[in-house]
Amino acid sequence: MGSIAETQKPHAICIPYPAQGHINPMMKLAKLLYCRGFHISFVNNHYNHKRLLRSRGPSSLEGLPDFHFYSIPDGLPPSDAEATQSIPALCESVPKHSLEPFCELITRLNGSGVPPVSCIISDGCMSFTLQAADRFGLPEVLFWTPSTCGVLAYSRYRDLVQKGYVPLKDMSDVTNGYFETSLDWIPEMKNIRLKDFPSFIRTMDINDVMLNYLMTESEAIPRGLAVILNTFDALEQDSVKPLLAMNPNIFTIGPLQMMQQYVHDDRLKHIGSNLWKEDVSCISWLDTKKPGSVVYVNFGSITVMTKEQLIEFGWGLANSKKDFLWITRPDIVGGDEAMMPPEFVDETKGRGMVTSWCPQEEVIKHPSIGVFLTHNGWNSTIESISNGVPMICWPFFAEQQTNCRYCCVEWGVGMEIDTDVKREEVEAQVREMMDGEKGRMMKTNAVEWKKKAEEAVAIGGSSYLNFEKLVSDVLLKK
Ligand SMILES: O=c1ccn([C@@H]2O[C@H](COP(=O)(O)OP(=O)(O)O[C@H]3O[C@H](CO)[C@@H](O)[C@H](O)[C@H]3O)[C@@H](O)[C@H]2O)c(=O)[nH]1
Repeated sequence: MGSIAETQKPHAICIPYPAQGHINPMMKLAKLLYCRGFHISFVNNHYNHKRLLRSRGPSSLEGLPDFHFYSIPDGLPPSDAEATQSIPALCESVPKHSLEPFCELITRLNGSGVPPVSCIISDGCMSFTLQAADRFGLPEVLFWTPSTCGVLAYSRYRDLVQKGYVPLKDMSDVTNGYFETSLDWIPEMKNIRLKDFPSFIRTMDINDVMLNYLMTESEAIPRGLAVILNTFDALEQDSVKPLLAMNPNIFTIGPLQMMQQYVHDDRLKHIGSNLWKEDVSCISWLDTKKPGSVVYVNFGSITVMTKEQLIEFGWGLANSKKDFLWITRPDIVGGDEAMMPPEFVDETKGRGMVTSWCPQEEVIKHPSIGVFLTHNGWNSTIESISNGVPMICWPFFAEQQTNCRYCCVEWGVGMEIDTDVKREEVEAQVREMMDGEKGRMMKTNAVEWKKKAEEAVAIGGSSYLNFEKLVSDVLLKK
């Protein structure tokens, strides 16, 4: 039983969508709330809970007296695999199978001597949790972890269907020029083309799971008491504005990794969220490299590619003659071995390091990094922008296409590589980014954005103030 002071603490139950790119930012938010006096219950699915124990060690989820981990089922068959679960399978299963266990957990917590749950912080893509909020009479805040431009694009999915753009008549529409169509009826997304919309419009099936999932989830935005976004106003104000019509309580509190400067409790340091074991030796390898000399290549936790694409990337890097750190997740070529031939290993000896997972935030802020070859997941994108690192963009799925568009056209920090990647293009873009005039411009822009991000998170900055407001006006409001 806790002391009176402890049982009177506010208690936030944080539930991320069960994938790496969602767990990481939710963890950062949970740590910030903890430092503002909240008791935290962090809820993973069983699968990721077990993966965290394996990647970070058996004591890694012991938490702290006021920071506890729990896990609930997701309805998928149990598995000990070391791979991201199927996203469509999760989207079908989680809303059906996680609601009751989530409610049971809240009931259990409320009777366990810790402070009663006082608010739900749920991933925006898990709107089924709003039913739990209704049942318990709790305030719920939705945290959308993708970019704001991406969320805005999702919120226009219904219009795309109603206007007949989606579903596609033929899959060749993706490549036959049709996807270049500009949509002039979305003034807040200047010159946006069909190809820049999140990938789930690439379907001929009106019942497509992902299309419908994101359409429905984005339509739940008005139902949250408030919406949190991991971005900063200077970067995405134009995308925030139209969303305010859906929910007037939007709080831009990013970049969350920069907001971690306000996480003062050292005991939180051992609480991490990486599902794969990090190879930390890459940091000492980077220490041996000159400033701005290394190409960092990482496609996040979900991207898969063909063996041919992997080989094109590999030879493009080799032929650029630049140093590179290349992270190839074990499952990146969908079960096939992510191995480059021995000639590649010989050719890049001493200047290329290939490993399966790294502490990305440490890598990206390392002075040796010159450019990031990325899939444009939002965490990677905002981590890159926050560190003044320009990007070579190879979007894979979800809102990565939208992020790529904004990086290349709106923010001036990226160059895109064709989906059908060729080694010559990789080589040319790496050289341009590292040595060319365009690369220098992008670097300058990225450094400007970094400064603006620093301003946003500084005391009195927009993200700092929004976080304070979120806590006082929403989460602690009686
Ligand atoms: O070797 C690695 C690779 C990644 N990371 C971290 O893992 C996260 C990856 O997130 P992200 O870059 O957003 O990629 P995904 O895992 O693909 O993210 C999913 O979730 C994001 C946020 O919702 C969306 O923007 C993406 O489109 C979606 O694919 C980041 O925090 C990285 O720092 C590491 O620490 N080490």
